[in-house]
Amino acid sequence: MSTRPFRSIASVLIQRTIVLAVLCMVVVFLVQSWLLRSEHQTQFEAVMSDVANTSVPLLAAALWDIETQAVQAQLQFIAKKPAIGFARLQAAGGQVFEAGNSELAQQEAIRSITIYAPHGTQALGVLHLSGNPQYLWQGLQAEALRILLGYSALTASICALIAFMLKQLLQKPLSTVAGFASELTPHQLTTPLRLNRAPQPHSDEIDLLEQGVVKLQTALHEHIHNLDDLVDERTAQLEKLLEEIRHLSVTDGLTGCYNRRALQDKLPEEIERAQRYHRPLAVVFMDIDHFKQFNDQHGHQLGDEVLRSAAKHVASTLRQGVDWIARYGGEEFVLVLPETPLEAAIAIAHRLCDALPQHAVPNPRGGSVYISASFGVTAYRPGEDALALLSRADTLVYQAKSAGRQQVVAGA
Ligand SMILES: Nc1nc2c(ncn2[C@@H]2O[C@H](COP(=O)(O)OP(=O)(O)OP(=O)(O)O)[C@@H](O)[C@H]2O)c(=O)[nH]1
Repeated sequence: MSTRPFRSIASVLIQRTIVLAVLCMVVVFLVQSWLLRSEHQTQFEAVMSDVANTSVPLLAAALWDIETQAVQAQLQFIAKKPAIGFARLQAAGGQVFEAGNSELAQQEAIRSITIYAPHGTQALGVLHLSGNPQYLWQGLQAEALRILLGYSALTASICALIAFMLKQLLQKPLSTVAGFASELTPHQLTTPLRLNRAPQPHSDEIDLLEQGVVKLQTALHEHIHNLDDLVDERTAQLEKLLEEIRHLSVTDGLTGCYNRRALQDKLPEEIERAQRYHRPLAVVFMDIDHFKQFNDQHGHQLGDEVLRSAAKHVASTLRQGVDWIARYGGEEFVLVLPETPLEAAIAIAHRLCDALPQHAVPNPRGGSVYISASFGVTAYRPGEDALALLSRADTLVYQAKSAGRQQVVAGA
């Protein structure tokens, strides 16, 4: 995220438009003022020409006739012209006539006109005219103010119009898109972007932006949807693998029975249940007889097959979902019989002891092979742990081995 302060494009554009408009206004005003000044100058020149053409002949006549009142009156007429501030007539005879604003008497004349005798070349005097500074300045000021006000009003109206249009056309839709995009979350991807713009005959960049946002939303939504599916698929695969791993971690790879680790986990649970509900629990330790000899005679491969087949056979004779079997080690198996009193377990062991030697395992080299097993049977004693229970069963099976094998030895 940018840490720079936010400024909307529309407001920057409005601001720059105003600055430009004001600059243009100042330039136009200066040009106009300069033109105005030239115009006033021309007007002033016209006044001077007018004086020279109309008043000077009258002054010449008055001077020639030595009519001082007429000279003075004519001078006052000249000085009353708005462009002229002060008029002085220096007669050849030494007489001086003055009219107008006496404060301007010291000013240098802007125009001096020699007055000649009517129909002659004799100089009767010199007329000095001083301009009225107020005339030029005030005229300029009033005109300039009028122009300034006019341009200001025009500039302000144009700026207001541009600002309104920029706000409507740019700021509103852009800030809606920006706000929408900044608050967009994966859960809102299906929420459509609404700009609520007035219908227009042409599409523009904002329309393209709107379409782009909608396209992006759709693509993101699809992508997330696909990702969800992918995650679900991968999760299912992982769960399946986990289940397989869990199964493998408690299962013996060769026989499919529980392994020793599972026995160590599950037997204490069975003991706890038996203890809590005061139910019987029996354990049968089964050890295949002379298995080393069998391996030596038939080979390990057939030995494996015999182990697999014997375990499957034994498991098939047990109550499904209640009794279970674990491979304790090489050719040793432990049968766990919940809800089974010692007598019933002994009967089961006898049944297996008799059945196993009848269980034919096909020999790939021809015919079948047979095995027998010895059994140690015992029942759970309240308060004892799994180790004590197993160790008693192990001792009993050892006794069965010592007593000649293929038999059942039981003990409470
Ligand atoms: N084929 C095969 N043999 C195994 C496996 N696990 C252990 N054995 C063999 O089982 C034999 C067990 O031998 P012993 O402990 O002497 O027992 P036994 O030969 O059965 O003699 P008794 O138990 O006294 O009757 C060994 O030779 C092991 O190699 C297995 O997974 N497959």
